[in-house]
Amino acid sequence: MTGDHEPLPPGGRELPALDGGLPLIGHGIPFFRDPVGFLARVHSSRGEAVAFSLPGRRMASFCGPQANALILGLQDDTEVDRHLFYDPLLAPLLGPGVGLTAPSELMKWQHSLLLPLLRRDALTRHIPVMFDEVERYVAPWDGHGTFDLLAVMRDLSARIAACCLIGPRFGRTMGPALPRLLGRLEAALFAFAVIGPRGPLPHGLADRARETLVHAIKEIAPRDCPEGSERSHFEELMRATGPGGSSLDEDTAAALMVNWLFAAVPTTALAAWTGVLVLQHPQWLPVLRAEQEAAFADYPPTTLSALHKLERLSHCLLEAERLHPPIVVLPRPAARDLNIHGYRVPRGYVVCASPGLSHRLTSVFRRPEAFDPDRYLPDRAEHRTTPQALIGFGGGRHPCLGATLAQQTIKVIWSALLRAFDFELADPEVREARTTVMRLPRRPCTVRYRRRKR
Ligand code: HEM
Repeated sequence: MTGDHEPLPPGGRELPALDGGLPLIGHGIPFFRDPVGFLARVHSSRGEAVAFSLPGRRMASFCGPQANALILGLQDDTEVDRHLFYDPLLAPLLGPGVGLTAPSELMKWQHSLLLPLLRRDALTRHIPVMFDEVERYVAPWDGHGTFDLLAVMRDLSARIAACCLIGPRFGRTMGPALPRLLGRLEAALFAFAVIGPRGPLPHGLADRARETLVHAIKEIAPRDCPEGSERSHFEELMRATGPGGSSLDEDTAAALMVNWLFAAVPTTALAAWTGVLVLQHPQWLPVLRAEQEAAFADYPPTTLSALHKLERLSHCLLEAERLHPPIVVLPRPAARDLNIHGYRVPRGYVVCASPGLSHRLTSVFRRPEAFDPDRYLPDRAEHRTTPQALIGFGGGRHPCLGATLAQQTIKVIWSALLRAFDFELADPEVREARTTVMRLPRRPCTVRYRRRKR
């Protein structure tokens, strides 16, 4: 539901409230320990709508595609005041007034500055850059050995995002420092989410990581021209004119780029889960390799159409998105009293849709707990039977702008790796980590590899 809709009339039934919360922290402990498990339990006992508390906020959680469509279709400013939720979390992390903490008009303009890097022509230019980054990364690997899957996916997705969104020189100069700094921002975000933005420790961590990134971007990015371009992405930002003829100063342009890098961080999780699921179901390996042989006349491929032919790999990726969506809840703080799906939600409550829960509904997906990439084949297409069924990249008014870039990154990473190596999980039982905002595989997630003979 992306179009405008009539303002929802106030009124409706009272939200069923979950009891048993603790003073100040409410239901924070079970929620942060296992958000999807918690939501599954409360919805199965309370029904499609339930109110509960987290530190500093009241949540109104809804379950099911119809409620998702209503929530994701809510209007900015009149129905949703995103500042209530994001400002305390993201302003101390990424700086105030950029991305989700900017006023609506400014945010839209800032998003529009990202779009040239995500269009078809840019995605085509990114293909050789992405393959090159993976090839360089694995070049020093021995004939056989082990690695931690999460560490490798962090490195590769951070490098690729840096090269595509900022410039190749920046990606290569930063090397392992970039995933480390982004990891610190992620850790600070988790601390802000759990204890609120008060503690001096997460503040210090976030400030130092952000300032290092801003400094590095200002140093490197202005002269970092992608191949075939006359100007760097940074220079393009500095030339852009915003609402009321305003323009960006260097610090704000660099802070915006840090925002983009941070927005791309969930790529790590989805790349890692795609690998875990495929390696847990090794019968898929010959299928994916045969598809790749057929799709790539030349290696590495240089066209989007060659990557589009990797349909079975896309289906494995969709299963990773469905079973392990990196972002657990899509929050929409109520700007006024709202009526959602027949329930009255008071102003200030954070209305949320949950990808993790929605993706496991038996009313939408057959045997939802099973890894079954065939569910996306045209004759089944379970994700298309109802709108907003698969929402790992959001939907409605604010779908993820970088979804195609992220999917392309993951396809390239796994195409390059599966072509060059045989892999095996050291322990096929992989659980989810509990101390991160995103849903990541728990470490260590050791993979044994062996170079393939060609
Ligand atoms: C696997 C990787 C990714 C996942 C799972 C993901 C997921 C999401 C989700 C769920 C949202 C919507 C949040 C909401 O409705 O509250 C979102 C928004 C957004 N994402 Fe992504 N994302 C990914 C990668 C990227 C990348 C690579 C970029 C590029 C910089 C990006 C840029 C954005 C932006 C700018 C928004 C805000 C859109 C808006 O507010 O209108 N994302 N993402």
